[in-house]
Amino acid sequence: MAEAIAAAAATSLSVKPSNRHSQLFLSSTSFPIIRLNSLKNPNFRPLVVSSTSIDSAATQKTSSKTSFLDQREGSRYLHFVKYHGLGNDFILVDNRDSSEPKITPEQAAKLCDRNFGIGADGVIFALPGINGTDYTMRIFNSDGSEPEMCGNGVRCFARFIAELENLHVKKLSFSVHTGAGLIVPEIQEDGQVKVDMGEPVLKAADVPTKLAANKNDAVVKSELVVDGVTWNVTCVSMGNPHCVTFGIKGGQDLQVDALNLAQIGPKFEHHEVFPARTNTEFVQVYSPSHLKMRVWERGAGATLACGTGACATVVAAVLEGRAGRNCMVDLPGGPLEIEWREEDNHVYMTGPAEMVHGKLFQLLLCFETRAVPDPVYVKSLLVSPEIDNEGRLPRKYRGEGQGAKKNLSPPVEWYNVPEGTKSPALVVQDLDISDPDGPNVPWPHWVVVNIPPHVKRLPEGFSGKEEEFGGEYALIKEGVNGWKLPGWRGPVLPKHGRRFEFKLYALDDESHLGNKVTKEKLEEAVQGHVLGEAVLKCRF
Ligand SMILES: N[C@@H](CCC[C@H](N)C(=O)O)C(=O)O
Repeated sequence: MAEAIAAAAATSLSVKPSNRHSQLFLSSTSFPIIRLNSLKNPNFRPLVVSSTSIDSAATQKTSSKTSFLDQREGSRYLHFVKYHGLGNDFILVDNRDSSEPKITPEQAAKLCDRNFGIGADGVIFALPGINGTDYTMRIFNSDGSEPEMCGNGVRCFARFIAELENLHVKKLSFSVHTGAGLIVPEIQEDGQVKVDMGEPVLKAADVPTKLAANKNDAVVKSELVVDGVTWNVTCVSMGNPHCVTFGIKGGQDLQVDALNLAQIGPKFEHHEVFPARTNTEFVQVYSPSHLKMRVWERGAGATLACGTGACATVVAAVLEGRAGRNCMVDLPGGPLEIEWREEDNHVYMTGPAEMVHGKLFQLLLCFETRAVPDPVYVKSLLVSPEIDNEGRLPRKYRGEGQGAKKNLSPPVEWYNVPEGTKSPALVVQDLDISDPDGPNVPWPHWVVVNIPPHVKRLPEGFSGKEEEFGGEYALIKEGVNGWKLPGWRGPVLPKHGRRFEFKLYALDDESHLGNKVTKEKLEEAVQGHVLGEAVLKCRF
């Protein structure tokens, strides 16, 4: 990622926002349910960013390459990565080839479960744009309900799109259609994302709240009785509903750390005056430009941050005369910068969005999930802490050149091998070897068999050292490579860019291949015994 950013073109892409909140295209109670195998055209279609919305040669050049996630034609699998904005975490789904979310709200809720699923505050789908926008974002909360908008989510969405489309430029903005209308995130040079969140909606009926308007059409510092206690609340919609409180009537300023959020939060969320339920922000004022907020989110409970909530907080603070239009809002997961700009009445939010735990962890989270018939099925995964999927094979594992080490086998690890696997086997080969005198047959660099089922990794430099590693490792057998020599042999570099593939076979039986194990013998013997496969690809 760092290299890609360093190599980024100094181009700034931007799209002009038009009016937002023009229409809601979702109702919070209707969930389209679609089964993945019912899609008419499941083939992956790389999105070509239209020149009317993003007209940059740099974009055209880079957007065709989609190596970020494995895009397999006709795939029944769901490709996703986890991101977070200040700890408000989301499963981001590449849904660019279909205008309906690839999983149901029920499946999303299962994936979000922190004990029985991946764990997240919501699932976000990157869909094709509509109404002339570049993309559409939809989101399911962790309870499966569908909100109109998500502030932290749209920052994550922007970073996700930049990775998917390989758009590594210094500044990048695009238009996103959401249930709250048009939203425009802009990735800044420092990686933070600034979002034009549009205009706040204050009219009581549109928030929506049944509380009576007391300031023009708005509900500002109104009394709301929750569980016998009278709170002062201001109601704001940022596309989704928010109830902001700075404390109880006649009480002292809130000390938000002292609140029992899990107890009080649901009582606001389900209060009868909020027909679409509500998000609730409990706010403490440090100064007119510095606020502290804790949030109870509709459909997700206590979260570490809420972008739309931070925006609503500043709007409410301004309306109640407690703060100015530029504020830092401290959330449990970190601060957000919020500006409610007088000139255009739009709210601007700036903050971070990160892939969860960096590169290696991201690979581990690139599970493929079968959408039918079971909601969550995690496919086997082969990774290396030293090799990025679709990245370059590091020099130390090559056969020659600066930095190359003498036949140092790379470390590999595997996860989620199917139940019943008796013996995984590994084959590593060059897929692009060209023999001028013969057909293009993959050239084996490493063949490893008889791996005991409890062994889940081969450490760096393992080749040739089975006895040294001892224990179960001593049972592993290495076959011969393309040079008819046992063990690993690193590739040499006749030219850049050749494809190198690590493939793990999960076998339902041990392979009995005699003394001299070859790739061909293995491939023949495993027929009918492969319970699953996992692939790690790179180039050298
Ligand atoms: N965390 C989000 C808001 C997500 C939606 C919310 N739970 C709702 O139902 O409205 C944010 O950062 O804005």
